[in-house]
Amino acid sequence: MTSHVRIVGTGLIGASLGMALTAAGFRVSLDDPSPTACRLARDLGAGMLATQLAPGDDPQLVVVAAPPDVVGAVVVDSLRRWPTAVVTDVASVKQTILDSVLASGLDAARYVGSHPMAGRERSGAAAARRDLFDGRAWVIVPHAQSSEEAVRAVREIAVVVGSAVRVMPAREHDEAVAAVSHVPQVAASVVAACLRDLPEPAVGLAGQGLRDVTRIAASDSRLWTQILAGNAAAVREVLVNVRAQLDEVVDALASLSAGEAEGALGTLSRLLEAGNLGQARIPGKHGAAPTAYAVVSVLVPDVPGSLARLLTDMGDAGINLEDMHLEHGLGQPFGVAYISVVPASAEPLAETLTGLGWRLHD
Ligand SMILES: NC(=O)c1ccc[n+]([C@@H]2O[C@H](COP(=O)([O-])OP(=O)(O)OC[C@H]3O[C@@H](n4cnc5c(N)ncnc54)[C@H](O)[C@@H]3O)[C@@H](O)[C@H]2O)c1
Ligand SMILES: O=C(O)C(=O)C[C@]1(C(=O)O)C=C[C@@H](O)C=C1
Repeated sequence: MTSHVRIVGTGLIGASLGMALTAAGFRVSLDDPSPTACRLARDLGAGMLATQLAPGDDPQLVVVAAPPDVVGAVVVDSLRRWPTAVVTDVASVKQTILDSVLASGLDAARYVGSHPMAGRERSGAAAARRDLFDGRAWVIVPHAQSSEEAVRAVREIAVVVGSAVRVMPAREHDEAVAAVSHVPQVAASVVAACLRDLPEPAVGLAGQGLRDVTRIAASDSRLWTQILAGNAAAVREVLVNVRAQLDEVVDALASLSAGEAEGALGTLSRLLEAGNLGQARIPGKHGAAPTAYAVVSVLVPDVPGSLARLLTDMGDAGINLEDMHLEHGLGQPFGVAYISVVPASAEPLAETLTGLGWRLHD
């Protein structure tokens, strides 16, 4: 059993992990070249400062949560510095890090890569969340030389923070995340970039669709430049496919606008239906089969405490919230809360809320 975990890099992911492990009873020590980042993580409950440990108080497990372009070097340095510890990292691309470890000539048995499929569009410890990893996939990336003990130590922390473990070789992982994480980031950024020069009245019409598609366009450009560069070949391959499909849409729209429409509607419809099929494959919580939740839409007055009151009313009625998003009315004194619940709870929830004076939105 691991008891002392060292986290190297105390930004969003490092601090979130420190908070979750500390809450689960692990001793967590924190290290970061930025003393402010380290102290902030400490203040948020992510662990204690490594600088305050007694000499010889060494970790059994080191988790490197630094920016992708330095992770290989920091992992190698950690293997050297703690000659008996298991070392892992949480970087978004795995093959380049494994290559650095193998090229170092050090004991690669103690290294196993990993990647929590959880994050946010914000960076730094201030954005950290203790429950960030809860219900998310956590990929463990063993290699030919990694020891069972190393894999077990990483699995232990992934499970403790509530993640569903997936095991995958580095190359396969990198190809998978190109499609499920890296290209979605490019797509969001491209769509959002098109808004940059849009006149204000047009941007002002933005609704939930645009917000859903562009949330991650707010991500840290330095982090994502490194991720895309580190997985260039795999991301390019997926994007070539995206480009071919976009070209089909562009051609179909061109023939529709020129009045030569034969086949064009079929092209558009096939693409949209293929999107339905792909979207329906996205797994639910803990990697379970996608769950079709029922959505109850509630008008929420734009006054302090309204949303809290709504959630309290739901809790009092014993109905579990699966997901929620809030849409702000354009210049309206209310917003709409879209509340996802398991289908069997939708009717009781609607009745309870109506009985308590809430107005439902069709
Ligand atoms: N952001 C996400 O959504 C997400 C999700 C999963 C995994 N990851 C991976 O987690 C890692 C950290 O990402 P983040 O979002 O927490 O970034 P972040 O910018 O929030 O934090 C990175 C931290 O690393 C520190 N750092 C910089 N150079 C360092 C070095 N040489 N040694 C040690 N620490 C150093 C920085 O001071 C900073 O505190 C990345 O490798 C990223 O690929 C990110
Ligand atoms: O939710 C988000 O904000 C994320 O982008 C998280 C996300 C992802 O694509 O799912 C982003 C990069 C990481 O390597 C892992 C997780």
